[in-house]
Amino acid sequence: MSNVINVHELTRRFELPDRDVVAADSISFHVGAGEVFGLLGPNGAGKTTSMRMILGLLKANSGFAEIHGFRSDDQPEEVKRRVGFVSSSAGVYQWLTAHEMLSFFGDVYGMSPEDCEARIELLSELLGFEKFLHRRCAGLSTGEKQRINLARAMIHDPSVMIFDEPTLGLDVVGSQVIFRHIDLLRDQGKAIILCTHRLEQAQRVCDRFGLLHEGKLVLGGTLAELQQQTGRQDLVEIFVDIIEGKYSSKEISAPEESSV
Ligand SMILES: Nc1ncnc2c1ncn2[C@@H]1O[C@H](COP(=O)(O)OP(=O)(O)OP(=O)(O)O)[C@@H](O)[C@H]1O
Repeated sequence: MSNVINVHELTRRFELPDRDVVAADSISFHVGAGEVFGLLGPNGAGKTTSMRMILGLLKANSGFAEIHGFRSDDQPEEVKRRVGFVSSSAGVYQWLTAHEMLSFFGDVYGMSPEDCEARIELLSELLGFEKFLHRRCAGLSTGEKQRINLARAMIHDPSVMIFDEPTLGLDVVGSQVIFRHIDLLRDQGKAIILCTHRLEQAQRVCDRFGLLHEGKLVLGGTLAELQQQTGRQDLVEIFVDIIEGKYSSKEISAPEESSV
């Protein structure tokens, strides 16, 4: 499988008045087309910092990330064109309807009005928001807004999707909509990074994992590989071990054709 996302020794330090924090410490991994990579870790592990660097929103101290061969530090516009980013903190435009907001973003990505309209129709059907397509976003529930956010991130049909806590604040049904959609995107051949604290869903939906702790990737691989490495059955148990400091840092090895 050829790699769509390549992250190579990505490092970022923050200088605080009393100390330095290494939020990402030489992080390396890859994600191929049709693969969901779970970048998981406890609070403060460095997930958001890593994703911001991959998206070209934050400069690395060293190392780099590439999307389809475009480096996010050198060619952030090429990267943004190919990536859809969904986070729990992204807001909707309260004064616009969902349709107006999606049309606006389609225009930003240079889509023709006809293509954009067809895409909105498809996405509203897929994500089940036809009913509130013409309602102002201000009046929508958290779950309804998140469906619109997901559609916004996908309006330009990017080949890479990055999800940062996409189900925060959503109920079981709302979360299922998002996770089912991640399954669908994988089937369409997208390369996907998922950061979430919902470990059971992550365990079900992700093909491979990178487990972060204090800025370092301490474990990596498929669930079967993680089980073999740790002797634990599920991610919750592995997480508890990580938080208790059981594992030292280890870089995820380069891809092999036979691996996942
Ligand atoms: N702008 C910043 N200035 C200083 N320190 C920062 C900054 N951004 C992140 N950090 C620190 O870097 C570390 C990693 O933070 P990051 O937000 O990447 O973690 P996370 O894994 O996304 O956590 P969470 O699951 O809580 O969202 C934390 O110690 C955090 O306090």
